[in-house]
Amino acid sequence: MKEPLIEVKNASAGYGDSVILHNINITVNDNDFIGIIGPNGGGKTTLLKLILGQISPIEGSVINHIQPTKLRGAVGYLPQVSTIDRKFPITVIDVVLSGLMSSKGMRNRFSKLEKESAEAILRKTGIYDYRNKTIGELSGGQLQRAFLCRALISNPFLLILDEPNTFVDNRFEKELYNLLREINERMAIIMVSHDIGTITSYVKTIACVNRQLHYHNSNTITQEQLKVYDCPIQLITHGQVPHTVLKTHTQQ
Ligand SMILES: Nc1ncnc2c1ncn2[C@@H]1O[C@H](COP(=O)(O)OP(=O)(O)OP(=O)(O)O)[C@@H](O)[C@H]1O
Repeated sequence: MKEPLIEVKNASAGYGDSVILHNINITVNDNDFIGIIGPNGGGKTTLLKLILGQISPIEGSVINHIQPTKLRGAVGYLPQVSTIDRKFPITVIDVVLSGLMSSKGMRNRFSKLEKESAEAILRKTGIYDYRNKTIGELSGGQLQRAFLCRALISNPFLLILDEPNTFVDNRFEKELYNLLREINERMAIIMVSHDIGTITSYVKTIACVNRQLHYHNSNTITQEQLKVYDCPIQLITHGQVPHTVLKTHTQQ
């Protein structure tokens, strides 16, 4: 039976006087792999912040049922790379280990086992050789991988990824999605992406966010559905793989 991890009920959310999201209802269950699509400024990141508890609902509720354990963190979060301060003087390995702090409080000592798991995950994502570099020395794709390792290190119950493929190259992108598919066997995943073509091949369900949330109970998106939800797309060809991209929505 599916266990609910997070329940968002009739929630509205925003910043100050500005209400961005209206009447949001979504339950995130264990083993879910939810893809979130929508136009720029539609409120995708705001929805993630609401689910993460970084902002409180103005109306309605967000109930977090996750009980972290010694072996598992609650939520791992990969923010948009553009929000990361690359001037912060921290090495890649320390970024990854900092992913253990939220579950165990601030600390600067980590066990041998924890360091070994950090190294193993850096190997898996192909950036082990950069472990002692500072984050300012990394490319966008390498930085994204370092923060992905940070999100994964606590073996969380829920992994939240905000556009994880913005800077990664084609080869790692495929590896990334295969990795996500593998880890989805033991944790739920919510992933924001503009790459609908790829997202539909990997996620189990799709949510479209444009100030409101439209939850498609499948991983296919048809032109009909997008019309109903005022979520128009344009089909383009990118290399040999057809991709779909969002055009700007009209406001609702
Ligand atoms: N910290 C903030 N304070 C005030 N307004 C904000 C803040 N963060 C986002 N907004 C506004 O909220 C709206 C939704 O932003 P959000 O980042 O959630 O959209 P998004 O769908 O993730 O967009 P994108 O695809 O461009 O990342 C935008 O109009 C944005 O300007």
